[in-house]
Amino acid sequence: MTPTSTDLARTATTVLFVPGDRPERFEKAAAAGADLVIIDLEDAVAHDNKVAARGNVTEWVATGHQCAVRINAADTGHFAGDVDAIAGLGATIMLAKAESPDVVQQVAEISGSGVIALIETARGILNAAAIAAVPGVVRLAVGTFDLAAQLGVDPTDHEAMAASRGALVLASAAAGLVGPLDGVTAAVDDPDRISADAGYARRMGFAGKLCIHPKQLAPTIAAFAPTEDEVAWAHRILDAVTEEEETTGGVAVVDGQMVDKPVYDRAERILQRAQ
Ligand SMILES: CC(C)(COP(=O)(O)OP(=O)(O)OC[C@H]1O[C@@H](n2cnc3c(N)ncnc32)[C@H](O)[C@@H]1OP(=O)(O)O)[C@@H](O)C(=O)NCCC(=O)NCCSC(=O)C[C@H](O)C(=O)O
Ligand SMILES: [Mg+2]
Repeated sequence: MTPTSTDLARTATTVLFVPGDRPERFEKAAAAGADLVIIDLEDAVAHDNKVAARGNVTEWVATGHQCAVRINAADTGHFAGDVDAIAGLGATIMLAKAESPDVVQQVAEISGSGVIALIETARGILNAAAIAAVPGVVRLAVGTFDLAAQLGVDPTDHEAMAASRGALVLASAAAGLVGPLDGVTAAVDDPDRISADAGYARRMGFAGKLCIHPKQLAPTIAAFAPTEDEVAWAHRILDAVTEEEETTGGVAVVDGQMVDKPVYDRAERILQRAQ
């Protein structure tokens, strides 16, 4: 069965944005190899093009394409029109500047295809656990540019953004969601920068990244894939723990290190990701 945009949003590692007023780029975005494409109606679309962009999305989804759509924030004049145009189309909604669990719940109820909560304000970070727990929220994502602007820090400064990133990782895990999506890297032509950013996000507990250019996909995929050493370690753990030990619990020693249930679970997750 073809996965829906909701299925893709739950598990995507690579998510590629394309502006809603560039319909000639939608096909390129769909063919670029991202797990999920998000058509943007928010900051990448000029004010005068907002209504036309909604029409482009409607047409694209009506021709059977799976995608998500980023809609404008709840406190903007575009929000109600975006919700009316997109809800019920079968596209997952990404809500920009998600910060109120009540608003997220309203959007989730109307959407019918799940919501990605894009958290990019201080209030959103503080409410992240409640937002992640809203039924219909399928994923959290961080908008590092808006958040850094509000906090008065550099969005590329990992240290300055660490507490906010950590809050989203914890909120996602507590709600049983897959790890959140990290924010965009502005450099379109710098694979080393993308690798470094995506590798950092992965180590922080993120399970994917928002991308803005097809060139960013390959280094992102590589950075999120488990390394050969990790895969080999995971196989050694699974091989060493017998079926009986797996069901009855208990402890083994591999490579001189204690292995118990959480270690086994981590090894299993690494092998799942490797697939
Ligand atoms: C960033 C861009 C404006 C760069 O565009 P451009 O200079 O035209 O790129 P290239 O000349 O390198 O394009 C080469 C070819 O690749 C295609 N292309 C480029 N980008 C895309 C794309 N996103 N999807 C599909 N195809 C794409 C071009 O068509 C060229 O093809 P060809 O002609 O056949 O050679 C541009 O990449 C872009 O607009 N990116 C998306 C920007 C966007 O949507 N931003 C919103 C998200 S940002 C965000 O979330 C921040 C967050 O809110 C926060 O606060 O942190
Ligand atoms: Mg933003």
